[in-house]
Amino acid sequence: MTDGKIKIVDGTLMTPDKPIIPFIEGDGTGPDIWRAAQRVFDEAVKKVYQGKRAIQWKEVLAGEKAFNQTGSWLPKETLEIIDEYLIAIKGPLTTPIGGGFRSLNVALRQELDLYVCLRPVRYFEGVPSPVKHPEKVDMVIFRENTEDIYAGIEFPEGTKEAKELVDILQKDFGVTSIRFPETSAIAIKPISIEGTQRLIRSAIEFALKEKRDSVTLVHKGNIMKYTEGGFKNWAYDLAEKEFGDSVFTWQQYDKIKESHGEKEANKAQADALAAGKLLIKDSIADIFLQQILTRPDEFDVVATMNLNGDYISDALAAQVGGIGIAPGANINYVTGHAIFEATHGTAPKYANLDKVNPSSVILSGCLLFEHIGWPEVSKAITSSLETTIAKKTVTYDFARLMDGATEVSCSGFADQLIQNLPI
Ligand SMILES: NC(=O)C1=CN([C@@H]2O[C@H](COP(=O)(O)OP(=O)(O)OC[C@H]3O[C@@H](n4cnc5c(N)ncnc54)[C@H](OP(=O)(O)O)[C@@H]3O)[C@@H](O)[C@H]2O)C=CC1
Ligand SMILES: O=C(O)CCC(=O)C(=O)O
Ligand SMILES: [Mg+2]
Repeated sequence: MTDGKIKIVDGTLMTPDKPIIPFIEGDGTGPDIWRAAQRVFDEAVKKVYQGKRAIQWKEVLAGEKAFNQTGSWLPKETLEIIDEYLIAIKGPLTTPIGGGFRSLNVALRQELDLYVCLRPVRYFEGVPSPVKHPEKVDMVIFRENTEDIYAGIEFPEGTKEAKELVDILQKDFGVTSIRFPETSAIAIKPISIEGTQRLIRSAIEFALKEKRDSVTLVHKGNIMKYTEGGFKNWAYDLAEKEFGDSVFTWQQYDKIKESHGEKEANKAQADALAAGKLLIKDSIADIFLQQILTRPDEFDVVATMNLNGDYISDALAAQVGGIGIAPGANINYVTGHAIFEATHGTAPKYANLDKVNPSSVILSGCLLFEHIGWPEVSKAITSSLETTIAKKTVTYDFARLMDGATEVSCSGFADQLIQNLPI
């Protein structure tokens, strides 16, 4: 392969030695963290492969920089290039609140049908955390990334669309529970069987491959019975139908309990787990948010819908030291397209101050390197991050909570990471 394009052949990514990888710098603190990250990536690749391999970075535009240069917030060319080169990495992009253009981050996920938002959450020794046992957190979030409230079907209060929808709901569907029909804005939440099942398939395949203990389906199906409740039911059905020999589900547990009693159900579950089967269980979202704090070691892979996944990502990131160290990836496992990005946003108050922690985008790069079959690079960077944190040389977010820390800038932290790369 000489054209620098990463390709997907029979479901396997083929990476040339000098792949072209598009990047979006991002808004706000995006340029600071991207500059720092790019240097760390290049030095790590050079050190690991001794010049045999290198990334050819290709800038593509989105957000403010794109608007200033082209008049478009998300130029068509950006989507076409990412489509062509399959794998990209991005900094955060600003989304206005309460009006203005829709989220560009969400648009990229939807346009390229990146249906999995993968967000691993693990603890790095020495990182300051608000909980007593952050080391017990080792979860991987599979957040559905293309539907739910994020589909953007929403109409402002007072518009013709909102009025007509309220009319249809009241007159045609007999809805009487819209408390203030004259002044309601209206949103619609689509959750589908296909959208649910392709997410769950990916989560279970990942859990089996990585020998994880369980997949927890997080939903609010007691209240949203047919959307979030549907998600839970379709997920269990898929697990049993496609992974029957390798999993035991709480849906099976309930059926055994109903027909043979609780003792038999407990025995069936214990036998299945002793045989190394993957447990598929579920949790209602509110109690889940309590239990990830009180008993985090009971959760492993977490599969959920778009909005829950958004909330859960930031909540779990806080437990292991915050959003400065929270990586992510948006992936379509079928087409091979993937965009790697931090969980956090643009942190605008710190823009151009060379201050924030670049670890989230750097660890997103580690996910990228693993994804393209260069795990050695990911290991080298992760090891350097561990060493650097152990030396207490950290950015402001960790330094303010750490005794005896040396605070460094965003670029200074990248210097430290480069210096601490293993030989
Ligand atoms: N995928 C994406 O591109 C995302 C984009 N956004 C967008 O970003 C904008 C700002 O969103 P906002 O809600 O303020 O959330 P942000 O994640 O941008 O920032 C919130 C706070 O998190 C902390 N933080 C964020 N990034 C870092 C970092 N790299 N290092 C250390 N601390 C960090 C800072 O905390 P402190 O003040 O304590 O120092 C910051 O003030 C919005 O337009 C939003 O839509 C939001 C999320 C994801
Ligand atoms: O698109 C945005 O501005 C916010 C997205 C977000 O919060 C996320 O993906 O976690
Ligand atoms: Mg978010």
